[in-house]
Amino acid sequence: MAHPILAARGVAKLYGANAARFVRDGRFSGTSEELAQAGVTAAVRDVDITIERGETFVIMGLSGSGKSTLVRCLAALTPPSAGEILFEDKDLNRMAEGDLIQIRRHQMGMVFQHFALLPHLTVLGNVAFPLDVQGMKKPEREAKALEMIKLVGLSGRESRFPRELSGGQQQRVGIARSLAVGPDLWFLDEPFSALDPLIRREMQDEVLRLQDMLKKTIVFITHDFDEAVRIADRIAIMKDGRIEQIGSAEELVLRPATDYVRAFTRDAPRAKILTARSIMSPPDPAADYAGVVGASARIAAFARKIEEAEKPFAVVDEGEVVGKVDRRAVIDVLIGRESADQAA
Ligand SMILES: Nc1ncnc2c1ncn2[C@@H]1O[C@H](COP(=O)(O)OP(=O)(O)OP(=O)(O)O)[C@@H](O)[C@H]1O
Repeated sequence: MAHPILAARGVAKLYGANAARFVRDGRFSGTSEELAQAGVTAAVRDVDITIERGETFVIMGLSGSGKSTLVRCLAALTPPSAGEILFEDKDLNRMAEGDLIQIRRHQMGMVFQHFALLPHLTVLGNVAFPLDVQGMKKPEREAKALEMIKLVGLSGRESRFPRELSGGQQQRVGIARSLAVGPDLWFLDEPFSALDPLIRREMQDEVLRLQDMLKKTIVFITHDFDEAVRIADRIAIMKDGRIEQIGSAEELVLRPATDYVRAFTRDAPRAKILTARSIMSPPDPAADYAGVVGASARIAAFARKIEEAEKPFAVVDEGEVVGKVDRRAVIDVLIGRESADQAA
């Protein structure tokens, strides 16, 4: 069986004057208000997740729900109060400090919203910086840094200083810097929230492109469901330090595990999330179809041609007709009308 690259088992992180006593007694239950009255903030609790190699795992939740704290625990920047973080099956908090530093320097990369480029270093200097920390020789680290600068589309700007770059370009430098060490695991904590929508979309494309090329495992925090839908394989939704549900965007929208997830995904862009398979009805052997769509095609990709056709389309999976979709089913999704199945 494949080994996950990263797993959290029963992870909790408590803050406050009485946190140590609550951790000792294993008291992680209670509402946030009850805990606050007892002088405890449960930033993260009862978290069990398994992140597979090569996947893009997105963490979502409202402000204060614990996303950053969880990612800091996963990246071994903050020790959890309880539970284990397993990196390639090894508990990060039980290993020798030197081993942990090696993993953080060589196998993990991080990009934060405030990515803190070093103002007195050029683009080249900033990107080469973590390699310098690793002890790499100058010609070697500059060659590597130039390669990363090219990768993020900043060739020609190597000798500029951060203040001479736009916000989007600075963010690209942050990305190049975090990729320079060739991390297996790449953590991005709301990396694009300070950027305007157009640049943000460009940067999302950039992450998708890099992911496709470099096959990193990505843990990505965002507030934005559209962003999550674009990049995620799976999404975890957090509330009050706990994970409410983990699933693909489609699973969360179609089968929300809690009222909270239902409310959280209510305004999600359904046409970009749901596939033909999720809205099809049984095939009709006698039907005269106007065309075919793939079972895993997103509705947004084929809505127009179905809307314009008089007859239904056949839904095909591996060459077989597995259902049909008609104009009505597509319009239901586009206008947010629940079908009988989904309302049930
Ligand atoms: N060092 C700390 N000391 C005390 N409380 C903390 C600390 N770090 C985080 N918290 C608390 O833990 C909770 C979760 O915070 P966290 O920053 O993880 O949330 P978040 O979901 O990332 O929020 P945001 O989206 O606003 O960044 C909050 O109530 C926060 O005030």
